Amino acid sequence: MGSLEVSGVSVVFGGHRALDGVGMTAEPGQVTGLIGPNGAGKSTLFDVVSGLRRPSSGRVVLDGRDVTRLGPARRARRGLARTFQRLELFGRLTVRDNLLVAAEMGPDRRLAGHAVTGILDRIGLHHLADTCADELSTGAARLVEVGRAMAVRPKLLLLDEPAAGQDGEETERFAALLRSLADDGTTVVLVEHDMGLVMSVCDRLHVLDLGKIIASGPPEEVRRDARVLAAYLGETPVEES
Ligand SMILES: Nc1ncnc2c1ncn2[C@@H]1O[C@H](COP(=O)(O)OP(=O)(O)OP(=O)(O)O)[C@@H](O)[C@H]1O
Repeated sequence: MGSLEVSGVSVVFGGHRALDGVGMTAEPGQVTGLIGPNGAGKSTLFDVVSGLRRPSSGRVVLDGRDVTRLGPARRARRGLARTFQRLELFGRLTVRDNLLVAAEMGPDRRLAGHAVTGILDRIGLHHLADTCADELSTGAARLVEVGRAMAVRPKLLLLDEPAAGQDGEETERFAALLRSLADDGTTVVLVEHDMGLVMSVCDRLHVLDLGKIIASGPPEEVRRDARVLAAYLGETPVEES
C-alpha cells in the first residue's frame, strides 16, 4: 500500500498563494500525473507531500494515516521517496556506489549489493555501473536518480521532472520502467512537462494552474478539458509530442 490523499492544502509565500486549497489522490498500482504550466505549484506540492514544507492549511494522508505534522525523515520511513528537479547525485561516486549508498538505507542492508544489481537491470544502466555520476549524460543521470529512489523500495514515489534531458530512446525505456514500478504495486506520482510521456504512461492526471487543481481524471478526458486547454495557451500544448 502507499495511497496518498491530499486535501485543502494551501501554501503562502509572502503575499503569494502558491497553493490554494489543493486536493488530490494517488493510488497504489497507478502512475498519477501532476501537470500544469510553469509556476503552477507542482514542486511546492511535492515539498508539502514529502514534508519539506509545512502547509498553512490542509492535510496529507499516507496509507490512511495523517502525516501532516511528520518531518521528511519519518515520512521516508513510512515508504515515501522522491527525486528533485535539480540532480542530486554524488558526482565523484560511480553509478553503482550512488545506488549502493541509497540501498544501504533501505529495508535490508545485507541485501544492498544484490538490490543494486536488480536496479541496474531495471534502469538498463549495467554498462555505466562503473562510470562516475559527473560523467553521465543528463538523461542517464536522471535514471540513476530514479534508481536511487527505487533502492529504498518506496511505497510512494514522487518524481519531479525525471525525463528532462532524456533522449527519445531513454524516455521510452523510462516509460516502461514507470509502468513496471506501478505494476509492482508502487504508487507513482509524476510531475513532467513531456506530454508524450505523461499521456502514454499515466492512469490519471491532476492539473494544477496558479495553485489550484483545475481538472482531474483520465488523460483522454483531461486533455480535452476547456480549462486545461486555456491554462496551457502559450505553454507546451497538451498533446503527445
Ligand atoms: N521558496 C519560495 N519563495 C517564494 N516563492 C516561491 C518559492 N518557491 C516557489 N515559489 C513560487 O510559488 C509558485 C509555485 O512554484 P513551483 O516551483 O511550485 O511551481 P512548479 O509548478 O513546480 O513550476 P515549474 O514547472 O516551473 O517547475 C511560483 O510562483 C514560484 O515563484
